[in-house]
Amino acid sequence: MERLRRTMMFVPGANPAMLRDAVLYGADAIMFDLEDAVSLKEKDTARVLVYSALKTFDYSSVETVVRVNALSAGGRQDIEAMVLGGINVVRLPKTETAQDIVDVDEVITAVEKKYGIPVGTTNMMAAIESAEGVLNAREIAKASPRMIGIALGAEDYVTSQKTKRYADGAELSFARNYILHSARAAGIAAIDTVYSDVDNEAGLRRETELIKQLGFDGKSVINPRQIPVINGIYAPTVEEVQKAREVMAGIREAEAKGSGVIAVDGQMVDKPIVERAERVLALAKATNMEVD
Ligand SMILES: CC(C)(COP(=O)(O)OP(=O)(O)OC[C@H]1O[C@@H](n2cnc3c(N)ncnc32)[C@H](O)[C@@H]1OP(=O)(O)O)[C@@H](O)C(=O)NCCC(=O)NCCSC(=O)C[C@@](O)(CC(=O)O)C(=O)O
Ligand SMILES: [Mg+2]
Repeated sequence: MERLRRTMMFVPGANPAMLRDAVLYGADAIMFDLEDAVSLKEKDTARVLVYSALKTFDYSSVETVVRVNALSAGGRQDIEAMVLGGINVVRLPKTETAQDIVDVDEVITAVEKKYGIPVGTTNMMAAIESAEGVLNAREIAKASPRMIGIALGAEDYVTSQKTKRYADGAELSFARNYILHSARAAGIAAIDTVYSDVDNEAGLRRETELIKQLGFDGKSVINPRQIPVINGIYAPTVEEVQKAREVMAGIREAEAKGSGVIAVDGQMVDKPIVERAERVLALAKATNMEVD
């Protein structure tokens, strides 16, 4: 089973209390932010704070991600400190082209070599937040072997599209679908955008149901209260687990009889349905549900 990335929580890099407690809330990934959640005058402080958090606190139960600044705006220093701190993933915001990824990859490689870290240890992901970025998503997703995912950054995206976010998400439909297809074609994760209205749980639920239906791996998150809602929606239901077990039992029986296709509860079961059942059981196991 691939790594779970249902919830990636942004943690503002200049906030020591949030850096300390971030691991307690059950997010699959913690995303330290050195970019837009940090004011210009706090950029250096945030870099030092996140570096010392990485060296001090035990984040071993989660994937650590850092959103760095553009290379032209302190990103080189960000990358050096974070790679030295042992970050798992560097997230480049506002990615426009595959060349942006190649450039960051080269900086990471130089830092890994400088400190004797095996080249390739540090993964990368890209946030796509503009029309140019969306249209280049396919090349961005394949631009480096370090790439583990691409994400939509909807607040910047809708602004650049001269619109705003609406409850039904129609304004994000093309970007979501294109980013998702680009990620799947490259064999990497697709991460949906933040839901900014932190007190609107019903709205978060609606949006998460939609992006799960489309096929996204999960969402970026800005507040701990959003984590159980999203993780819960991604957890398979007891009925789905039961059905998956029936499918697996049925296919084992069919294989024993030399047949590849069977019916379970009157529904045809063949290879893609078996694959989906395997994924449901793996997801259930990964979320500590009883599957046996
Ligand atoms: C929203 C709010 C102010 C609400 O505050 P509230 O005070 O009402 O929160 P409460 O619920 O009361 O907090 C209860 C307890 O949790 C603690 N706690 C809260 N949030 C925590 C957290 N994130 N990490 C750890 N701890 C946390 C808090 O310290 C308290 O701890 P304690 O006092 O001990 O009980 C707060 O959450 C917050 O600042 N969020 C982060 C915002 C942020 O990062 N924005 C940038 C990323 S988006 C972006 O840039 C757009 C994008 O680029 C996105 C893309 O690219 O995807 C695009 O274009 O779309
Ligand atoms: Mg943004």
